[in-house]
Amino acid sequence: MSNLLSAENLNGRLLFAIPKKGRLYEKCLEILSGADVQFKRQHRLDVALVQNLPIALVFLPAADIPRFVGEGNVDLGITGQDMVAEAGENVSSLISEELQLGFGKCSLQVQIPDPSLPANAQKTIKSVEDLVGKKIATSFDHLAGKYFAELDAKVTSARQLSGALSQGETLKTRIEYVGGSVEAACALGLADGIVDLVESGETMRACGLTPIADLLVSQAVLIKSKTPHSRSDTNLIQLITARIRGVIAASKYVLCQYNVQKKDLPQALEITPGRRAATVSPLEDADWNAVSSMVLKAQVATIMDKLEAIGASDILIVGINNCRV
Ligand SMILES: Nc1ncnc2c1ncn2[C@@H]1O[C@H](COP(=O)(O)OP(=O)(O)OP(=O)(O)O)[C@@H](O)[C@H]1O
Ligand SMILES: O=P(O)(O)OC[C@H]1O[C@H](OP(=O)(O)OP(=O)(O)O)[C@H](O)[C@@H]1O
Repeated sequence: MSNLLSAENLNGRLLFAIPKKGRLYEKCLEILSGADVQFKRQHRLDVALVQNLPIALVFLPAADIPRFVGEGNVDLGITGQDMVAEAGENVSSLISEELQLGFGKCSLQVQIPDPSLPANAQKTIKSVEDLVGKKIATSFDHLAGKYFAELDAKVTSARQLSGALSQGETLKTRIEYVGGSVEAACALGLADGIVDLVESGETMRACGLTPIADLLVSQAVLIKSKTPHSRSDTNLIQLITARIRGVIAASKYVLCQYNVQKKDLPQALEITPGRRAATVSPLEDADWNAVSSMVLKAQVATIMDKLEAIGASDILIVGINNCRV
């Protein structure tokens, strides 16, 4: 079978959009591998036919995935919540968020040259209100436009009321679209402030910027079209969603196993209640139970401290390769 993009090859296949590059790409490949979605992506081809399932992966820019999913050109997709919001109400209302994937976590913030830095001592902008009527650079022109349009209206009416503006005068913040390296815009004199994504804050600090407002927080999500195409196989969508949910849960949880005296069991189960319930088994010693429970990886150290403090012993933490929960 040829792997070339043709209607014939895609016929009968579920179309699943994956970011073709960038911050989400590697994590998406890990998830597909964990979900046993087997494929080979040929050089220069943005479509890969899955070998063991009737699925075709379509590699697209993360920003385009909400529109393709919303309009039903593809059935499923992975992208950021920020991209769904940026695509606007007309698109986001056609999409349902199936799963939050726990990676690609970031915030969309308004940033300005940090006024506490000596280099910016002359700058008068300290708040978002100070940016009204000025210039903003961003790749998120829809969200930034919406945010500043509301702020423009608020500040205009406040200044009209105070007499700082006449009734006919209005303030309008200019939103300049830039495709990348937004953080350089203020230093280059292109803008007075920016709206950009922040994760660790390293890029922002390296550019002498500081945040003054949050527009949204985002993470990668699995999205589905609300109006499925006739090609869409609901059972296959459910199967893929369940597999990906299992891969995500396995990366977040570990199995905590320990022995505890029966008298201390109620306390122990408060510490490790499990996702549905902990598994409690009898031991040869009638005064003791063995407990097995899924716990969040991020809480393991605290949970072990607490179990030890109530007298639990033989506490083991076991990694989970994959799961269905
Ligand atoms: N610093 C970050 N940390 C975590 N997630 C991020 C970060 N930057 C972006 N993301 C997430 O990844 C998505 C894609 O961003 P990315 O910058 O990789 O896009 P791209 O434009 O497709 O790639 P590139 O920047 O390579 O052109 C964003 O919409 C956001 O959800
Ligand atoms: O807070 P940090 O951890 O430093 O991450 C934030 C940076 O990451 C993103 O850009 P990316 O590096 O993906 O490249 P881009 O500017 O080309 O979009 C974002 O636009 C910031 O520049």
